[in-house]
Amino acid sequence: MAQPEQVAEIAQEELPASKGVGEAPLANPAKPKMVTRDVNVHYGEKHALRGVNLDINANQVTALIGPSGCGKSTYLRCLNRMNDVIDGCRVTGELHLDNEDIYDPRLDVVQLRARVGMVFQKPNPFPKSIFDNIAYGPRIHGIGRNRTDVEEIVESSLRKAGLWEEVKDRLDGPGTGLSGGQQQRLCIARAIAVSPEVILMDEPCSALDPIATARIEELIDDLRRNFTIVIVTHSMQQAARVSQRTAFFHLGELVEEGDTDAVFTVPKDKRTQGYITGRFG
Ligand SMILES: Nc1ncnc2c1ncn2[C@@H]1O[C@H](COP(=O)(O)OP(=O)(O)OP(=O)(O)O)[C@@H](O)[C@H]1O
Repeated sequence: MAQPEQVAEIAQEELPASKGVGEAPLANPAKPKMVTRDVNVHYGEKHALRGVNLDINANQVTALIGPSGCGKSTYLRCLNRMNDVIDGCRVTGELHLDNEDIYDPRLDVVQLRARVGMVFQKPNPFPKSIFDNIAYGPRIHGIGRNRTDVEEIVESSLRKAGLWEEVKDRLDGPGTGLSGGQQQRLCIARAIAVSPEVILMDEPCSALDPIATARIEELIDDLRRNFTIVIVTHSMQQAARVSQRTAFFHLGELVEEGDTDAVFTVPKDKRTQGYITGRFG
């Protein structure tokens, strides 16, 4: 939870102007990549998410914010059916990825999770070499016909994750031998290696120091050229820095969503205002 003085900083800090103006123009930034309607989640008797309607725009970063236990991670996990693996968890509603119903029983969940990848709070490299951490996904998905193809995927994924220069001479070394920030970039490279369309990030910087956090935030901004990103964060500064859209959850409801600068400067709902000004959380 951000402290009130940090919130004051946000209010004073000029929010980033429209991002993504670089050499490569973005694809239509407001096109929804995922559309979710009337999403309800129960864990047994517990009604954890209530009637959530939210669009996730293509090539944008959407930040999910709100006090602990409000349902951010639960919503995030709906987007690639990670809740399926939780006993007693029931998801209802409509969740579409490019007009395709991701809860269609005929859908291949393994393929869905390749299209909608995930990066967790704590970096979790496999106990394998750096090379094999990245090559694992392409191999099990049958991407890359031979060793050269796989080597190319490994290099390009590490480059996109901003890690290539740091590890190119130690690809056979263990992934777990990297620093925390490097491990998280390795996990991002691992997610990228199977060419996902959407990347879900659940508090990806919470285990990192400020320098490693800044690198991941820069990386997130770069990645949105090629991917659609949804990030859960407890840091309102981080939401303000990295996202174009922000969704505020409270007690299982989506209270408000909109352009990040609007949500932080002129929130429509008193609960959002209370949260971003540090009155509760
Ligand atoms: N596996 C589970 N079984 C039972 N209840 C759960 C489970 N996971 C989450 N919940 C409950 O669902 C609600 C939403 O939890 P969730 O983890 O989605 O919130 P959150 O906003 O991500 O919280 P935090 O910011 O603390 O991570 C909470 O009341 C939580 O206790």
